[in-house]
Amino acid sequence: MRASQQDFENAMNQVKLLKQDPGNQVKLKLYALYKQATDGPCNVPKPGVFDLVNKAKWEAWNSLGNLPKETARQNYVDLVSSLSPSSEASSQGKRGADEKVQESKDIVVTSEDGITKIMLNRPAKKNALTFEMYKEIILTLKNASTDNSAIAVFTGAGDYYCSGNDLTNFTSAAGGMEEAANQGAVVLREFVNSFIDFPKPLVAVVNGPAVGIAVTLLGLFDAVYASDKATFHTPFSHLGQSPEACSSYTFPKMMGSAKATEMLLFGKKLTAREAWAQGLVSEVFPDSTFEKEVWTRLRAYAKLPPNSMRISKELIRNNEKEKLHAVNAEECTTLKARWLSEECINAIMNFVSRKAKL
Ligand SMILES: CCCC/C=C/CC(=O)SCCNC(=O)CCNC(=O)[C@H](O)C(C)(C)COP(=O)(O)OP(=O)(O)OC[C@H]1O[C@@H](n2cnc3c(N)ncnc32)[C@H](O)[C@@H]1OP(=O)(O)O
Repeated sequence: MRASQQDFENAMNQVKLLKQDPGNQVKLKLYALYKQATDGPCNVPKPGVFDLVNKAKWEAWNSLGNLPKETARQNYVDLVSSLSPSSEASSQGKRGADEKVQESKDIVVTSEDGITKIMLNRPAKKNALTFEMYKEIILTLKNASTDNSAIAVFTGAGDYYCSGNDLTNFTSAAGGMEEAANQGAVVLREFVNSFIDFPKPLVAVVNGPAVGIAVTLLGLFDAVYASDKATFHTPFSHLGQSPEACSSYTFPKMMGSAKATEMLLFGKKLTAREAWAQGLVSEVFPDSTFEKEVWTRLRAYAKLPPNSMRISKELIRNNEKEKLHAVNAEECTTLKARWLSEECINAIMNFVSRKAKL
């Protein structure tokens, strides 16, 4: 839900009442978001090199680039609420550098060495994504876009990276399939938007097999590192479904339509090396050294100048953003109808009753 003007004004008043100084970095962030929310993108000349305070403020504001006013307003409200005493006591906790943050039992978020690490933590269910997990990830990405970290990294606990959408999302909804399909389309659209709009480098550390939306989303990541044990599988037709997470656009663009068709229509499962050959994976590592090599590298990347990385990502992503949002909207509308189709309902019932396994 977007923050209203009233929420924004309440947040401004809350800042004045803060008992603890939030520190210079947070104050700069608040200033930048306030300016962006009220005046839009930075439009004043850069102060001189000796005007240190105003130069720091200008740089913070300027680093927000073309962030829309409404998003800046929302981020301001979120940031203030993360500083208020009530939310300090909440499960989300306060964000900052080198802090550990326990998000929930199924999504573990830590912030360390300039990296926000988002670990899917439902290993007994192969990290399948519940409705609650989608919502938590949306919030986590929103927070990570304004915290002190330089990059954000997704990975999975246990032997799987993620087995995709939890198929029981559709069978356990109180209002039945129709209600689940409506809810699913809204959540999915917002979920994918939060990846399209994420402003910092986003990296996937694919520790094991990935299925469905866990694979398609990779087309929206900036780098994908995979263990040689990982596989990549999108069994949409087997499930009577259709592609999501902008993969109907990113996959043909990345690997050509013939290879994209094998994955998205025929459900061909790729090994990590095949996925690398198709451009879906940046690099494959032997499983025995995967974690050590990848995290060493990521810690080094997280030390690079963060503003430079954001600006470079913005240049790359801005060419595509409008298109990606349009594709996402269309895919969600299509999927909503698919979820109510006989083909899909039969496939999900088969999975749930274990008559067939993919
Ligand atoms: C609202 C937004 C919607 C966005 C839409 C996205 C589309 C997709 O993501 S489509 C892809 C959906 N995923 C699947 O079709 C995978 C289904 N799972 C399997 O095929 C298999 O479980 C597996 C190949 C992933 C693993 O097989 P394995 O034999 O090694 O282990 P299992 O005994 O099957 O699994 C252990 C445990 O985990 C449960 N589980 C695994 N994946 C899912 C899932 N996607 N949804 C729900 N539950 C899942 C599985 O049922 C087992 O549970 P029990 O131990 O309780 O039986």
